Amino acid sequence: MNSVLTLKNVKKTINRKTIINGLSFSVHEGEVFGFLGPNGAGKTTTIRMIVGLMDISEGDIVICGKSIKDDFTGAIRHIGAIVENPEMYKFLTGYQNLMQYARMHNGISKEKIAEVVKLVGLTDRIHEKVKTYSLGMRQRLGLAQCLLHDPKLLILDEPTNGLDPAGIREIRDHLRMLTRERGMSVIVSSHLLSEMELMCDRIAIIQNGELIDVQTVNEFVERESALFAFETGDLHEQETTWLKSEWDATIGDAGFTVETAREKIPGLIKKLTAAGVDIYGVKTVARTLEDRFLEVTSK
Ligand SMILES: Nc1ncnc2c1ncn2[C@@H]1O[C@H](COP(=O)(O)OP(=O)(O)OP(=O)(O)O)[C@@H](O)[C@H]1O
Repeated sequence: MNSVLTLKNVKKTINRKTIINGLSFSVHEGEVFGFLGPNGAGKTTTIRMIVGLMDISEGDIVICGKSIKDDFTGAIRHIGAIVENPEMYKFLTGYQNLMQYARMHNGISKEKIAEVVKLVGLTDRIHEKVKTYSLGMRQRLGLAQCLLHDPKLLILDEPTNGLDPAGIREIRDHLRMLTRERGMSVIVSSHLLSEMELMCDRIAIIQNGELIDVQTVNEFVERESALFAFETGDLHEQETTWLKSEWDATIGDAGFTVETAREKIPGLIKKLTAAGVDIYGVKTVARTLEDRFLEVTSK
């Protein structure tokens, strides 16, 4: 699989404090790559280094085969990024904003502008002033702007920030389309885990400036064992103690939950029944990315 971006043992030290400590990972062609981590983990710092807004202290970042150390311009030209809120002139129309940007960057034709406007679905409103746009439309205009120079890699920090559910879905569909139909790669950072679960192919979790996991979303959520919720009648102290010590169960008001392999469930049911416990139901509890994220980062 072709990599569009590779971080090689990247370190960042500010005032002798290590902010990023030996980060290495690759982003493949045509994938949406999610960047997750608790507050202060180092996501923004990493993104700022990738887009060239901040120097790296050690290591290297390679974009489409070009090292940002050896060929900064050659590497950076493959990137389109919205890192902070996209800067737009509110009293100009969407189109005038794009023209303004095109004038500052050589080689962007009117045809190209029309193409990206269509791509982000703004054709009907592009000649209206940006101040009349909804937040979702402004985000899409920002997206159009960073698509003007045909980047291979899009980097979006909190792209759905402040959007309503319809706006979030709109951005998500656009990103998916760009990766599937155009082979573009996208890095997104967000705190909205349910959103990341729907949007991303792979996810990296960072904490304290270090990479703690990179996996596909499916790998993250699926594991060999699953969580089972038992609905039972009253549990006596003897069973409660046994469930906690032998099964690491969590006891609740209406029963208990246990994380184990599916094959072990019939044996557990037999033992509980033999001990006189009434079982009204057993169901598997779906694990979300949020469950996994909290599990991984709280270790
Ligand atoms: N210019 C700076 N000088 C000193 N410390 C900094 C600087 N920039 C970032 N940091 C520190 O680096 C750490 C990582 O910050 P960063 O903003 O990259 O985290 P983040 O994962 O993006 O967090 P959040 O989710 O809250 O946006 C934090 O502890 C932050 O205080």
